[in-house]
Amino acid sequence: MKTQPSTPNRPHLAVTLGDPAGIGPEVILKALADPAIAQNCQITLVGSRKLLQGCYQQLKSQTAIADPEAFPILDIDLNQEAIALGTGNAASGGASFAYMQEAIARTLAGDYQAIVTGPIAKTCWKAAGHPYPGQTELLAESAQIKRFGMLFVAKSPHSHWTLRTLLATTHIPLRQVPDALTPELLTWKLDLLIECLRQDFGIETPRIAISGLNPHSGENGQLGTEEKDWLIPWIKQQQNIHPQAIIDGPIPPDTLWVKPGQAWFGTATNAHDAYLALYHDQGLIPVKLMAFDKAVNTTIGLPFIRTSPDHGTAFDIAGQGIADCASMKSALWLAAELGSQRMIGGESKTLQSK
Ligand SMILES: NC(=O)c1ccc[n+]([C@@H]2O[C@H](COP(=O)([O-])OP(=O)(O)OC[C@H]3O[C@@H](n4cnc5c(N)ncnc54)[C@H](O)[C@@H]3O)[C@@H](O)[C@H]2O)c1
Ligand SMILES: N[C@H](C(=O)O)[C@H](O)COP(=O)(O)O
Repeated sequence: MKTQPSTPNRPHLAVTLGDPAGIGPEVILKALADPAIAQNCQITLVGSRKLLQGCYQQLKSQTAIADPEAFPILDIDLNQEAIALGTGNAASGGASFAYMQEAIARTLAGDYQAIVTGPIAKTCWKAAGHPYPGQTELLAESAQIKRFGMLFVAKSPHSHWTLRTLLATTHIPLRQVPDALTPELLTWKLDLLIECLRQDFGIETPRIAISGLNPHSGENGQLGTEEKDWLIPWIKQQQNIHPQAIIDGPIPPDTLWVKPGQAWFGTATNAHDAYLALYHDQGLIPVKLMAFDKAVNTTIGLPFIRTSPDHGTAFDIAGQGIADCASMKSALWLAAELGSQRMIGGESKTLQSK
C-alpha cells in the first residue's frame, strides 16, 4: 500500500487495531465516525481489513460506526481462523504484535508522525512468544530509546482542566517497587516530564507534585524510611536544579489526589500541571477513577508521538457493540494535536471542532 505524504500541519497517524479478539477495532471505527477527527489529521489503519469489515458489517445497524474503506488500510492478515472475539490467544497476540511492528517500522521510516495504538493483552503477546511488559517497551526498544515514560493525560469535561500523571515505575510487581525507585531513575523521569510539559504542552514554568511512597510519606521514618533516607533530600536538590519549575513533595500518596479531584470537578484552581506517581496503581487508580472514559496513555521520550486509550482489551464485552469509544477518541485527538504542534515547530494550534 502506498502511503500519502502528510499535508502541512495535518499529521499522519498510524492507528493499530490492537488485539483482534478485543474491543480495539470497534472503538477505533466508532471514534472515526466523528468526521471532525479526520479533518485534523490523516489516518491509516494498520491491521486486518477482513476483521475491520466484519466489525463494520456487524455493528453498522446498531451504532454510529465508520466504514473502514473510507481510510487507507495497511492490511495485515494473519491466521484469522484461530481468532475468536472475546478470547485472546497466541494467534490474536501474534496479530496485534505484527500490527505494531509494521506501524513502528513505517513511522521510523518517516511515513507517519504518530502511532495511536489499540489495546493489546500482554498475556497474548507472551503466548505468541513476545514477552514484553507492554507496547511501551516495544516502542522504546524499536526506537532505540532507553529513557521513556508512561504519561496519562485527561482533559476534564467539567472544568477543562488537564490531569497529567507520569508513572515513575510501570509494569513490575509491587514487591519490586521500592528497590526500583532510585534517585537516578526519578531524576531522568523528572527531566523527561519537564521537557515534555515545555515542548508538547507549552508550560514553560511547570508546577509538579511528587508523591511519597509510604503512608503519610513515612511519618518522619515511623511508617517507612524511603522519604527520610533519600526522597526528601532528592526533591530539595531538584528544586535547586530546576529553578524554572516548581517541584512539590513528597506529598502523602492519599491526599496528593484531593486537589486534582477538585480541579477535575471545577472546585479548585490551583492544582499542579503534572503529578509524578511512584508506581502503576498509585497513579492509575485516581486517573481511571476520575477519567476512565477520557484518559490517554502517552509514551514520552520517543522520536514520534504515541497515544493509546487507557482501557484494555475488554474481552468480556468484545463483539457486543457496547464498548465506549471516548478514550480512543481522546487518544486520536491528542495525537493529532501534538503532531500538528510539532509540525509547526512547537507553536500551539487549536484543532477545529474539538
Ligand atoms: N492500551 C493498552 O494496550 C492497555 C491498557 C490497559 C490494559 N491493557 C491490557 O488489557 C487486558 C485486560 O485488562 P483489564 O481487564 O485489566 O482492563 P480492561 O480495561 O480491558 O477492562 C476493565 C473493565 O472495564 C471494561 N471496559 C474497558 N474498556 C471499556 C470500554 N471502552 N467501554 C466499556 N467498558 C470498558 C471492561 O469490560 C472490564 O469490565 C490486559 O492484558 C491488560 O494488560 C492494555
Ligand atoms: N498501564 C497501562 C494501563 O493500565 O492503561 C497499560 O497497561 C499500558 O500498556 P502499554 O505499555 O501496552 O501501552
